[in-house]
Amino acid sequence: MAYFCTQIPVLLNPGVACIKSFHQYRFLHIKAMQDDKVSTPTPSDECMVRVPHVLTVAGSDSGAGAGIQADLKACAARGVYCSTVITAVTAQNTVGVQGVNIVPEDFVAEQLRSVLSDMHPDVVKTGMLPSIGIVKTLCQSLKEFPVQALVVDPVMVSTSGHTLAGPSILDSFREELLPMADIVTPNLKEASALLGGVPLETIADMHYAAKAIHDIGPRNVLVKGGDLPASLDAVDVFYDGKDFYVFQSSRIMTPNTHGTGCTLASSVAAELAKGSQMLSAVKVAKRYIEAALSYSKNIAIGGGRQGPVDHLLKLKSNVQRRPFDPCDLFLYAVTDSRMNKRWGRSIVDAVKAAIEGGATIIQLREKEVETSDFLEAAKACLKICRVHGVPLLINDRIDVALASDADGVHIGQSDMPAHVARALLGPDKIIGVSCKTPEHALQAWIDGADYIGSGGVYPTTTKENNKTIGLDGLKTVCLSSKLPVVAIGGIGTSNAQAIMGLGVPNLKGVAVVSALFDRECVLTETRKLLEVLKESTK
Ligand SMILES: Cc1ncc(COP(=O)(O)OP(=O)(O)O)c(N)n1
Ligand SMILES: Cc1nc(C(=O)O)sc1CCOP(=O)(O)O
Ligand SMILES: [Mg+2]
Repeated sequence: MAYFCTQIPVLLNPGVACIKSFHQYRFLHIKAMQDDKVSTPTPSDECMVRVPHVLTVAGSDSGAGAGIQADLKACAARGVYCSTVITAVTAQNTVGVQGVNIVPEDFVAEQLRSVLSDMHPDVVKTGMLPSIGIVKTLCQSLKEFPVQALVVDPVMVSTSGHTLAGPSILDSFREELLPMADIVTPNLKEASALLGGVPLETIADMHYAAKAIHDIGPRNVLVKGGDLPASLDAVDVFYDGKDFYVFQSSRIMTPNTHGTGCTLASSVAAELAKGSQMLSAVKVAKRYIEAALSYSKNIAIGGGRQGPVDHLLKLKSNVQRRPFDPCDLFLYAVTDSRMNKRWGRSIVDAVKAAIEGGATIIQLREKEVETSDFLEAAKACLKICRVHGVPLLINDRIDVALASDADGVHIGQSDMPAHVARALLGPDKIIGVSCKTPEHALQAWIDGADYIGSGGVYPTTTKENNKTIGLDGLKTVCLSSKLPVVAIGGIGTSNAQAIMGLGVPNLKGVAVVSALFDRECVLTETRKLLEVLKESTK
């Protein structure tokens, strides 16, 4: 039996009108199984889980900062599925709106029917509704296919000043759409327009507006004060019909604010779709938009005055990072806090010297430092590594790698499993795995590692109780490995040539701790090793 949860109410309890959330679905699913009302699902049936779903009914922004595109990105960032009904197509960029083409009303109706009748979104969020007919069509569709919540962002004027829904729409907003809304999120200009043009200039005015708009019919109102004059702080006023809540935070200084309204409303919708109460949905959405604004600082997209926010909080990290190249493994410097302490140098100074000497990748292997010190050191080292284009990996500590935004991690057989590390770090970060056998190497490949470290090639005192696999063991692992390999364990200028001379193409370099860092001058030792390695590849 197919076990799609949109069918659950019918299968389990014909009286239940809709399943409100994934958690309720799981509860009903388990309960029904206990009650023996449904047959035990097969493993593939069990995988069918309902995901929170927002439908956005809005206009397309070709510049992709606002509108449908912002809604899709905000929902994706918040882990919620987003379907789309397009009401208008705008020609738009960071300068302004160059053109608007309204989608015919009956085709908006057709899109609504397609999505609502089949996909049963939890929440509908509206943006640009450019004609009275489209507003009426939407209200009609929502009566036919009710959803858990309706979030109305009453888009009227673009941030560049272009009218996106004229004053003629206001009556249908007031009479039909707002009374159906669970929350409406006007900015000051939109709140003023909804209230017949009253001037709104102070926080007291925002309280008045929130109450007056609430009287029109929506269950909750969020008046956004981004445009408040003479106010340094960003202040929003939320009213739930009983209490007022003022959200006040310092203004984030960025020119890239295009799409903040759409993004905030869709993230409120996303939180509601996950099952949040309204107030906590607004709180979480505000935290998210603050992060998106903060990440957008210094981003250059387009030549206009106002670029898009960084919806996925990722744009800058990809500019700074280059993809992993197996040749990076050539001279792999692995730090050691005890050795640095012994020689009276900081981690940062050790890394600087290794890079200056020619290290091609750095691993911070700091077994004894406090987490906060490790994080600070990682951030400081990352700055230096980025300047020199040298990847920085963190030994063992996925948390420190994530918090510092390092380029990746190196993990061993008794650390976090590589497939879990991959799931936590995402597809871009570099993951190296220690492998002593062909079986380890195969598993590292399956788990999504980028390279393997293989050793101990020679005995070492740096790592306790480490098994030595010798040159033969290294060669066996290299020949079986689908991934590039770096050799480790007891390696220095005296034996690096023998390793590189093995002549296996996927052996890309040597990883070294004591021969670089348990010495007086890291710079000199790194230079010497680099010369040996270069010589061995001639
Ligand atoms: C490049 C490289 N190879 C192997 C190791 C060893 O990792 P692991 O087995 O997890 O041992 P610890 O370094 O954590 O003691 C490595 N660090 N780097
Ligand atoms: C950290 C580490 N891992 C090893 C392994 O065999 O996986 S050997 C090792 C220590 C390497 O230090 P040195 O260069 O001072 O011998
Ligand atoms: Mg480890």
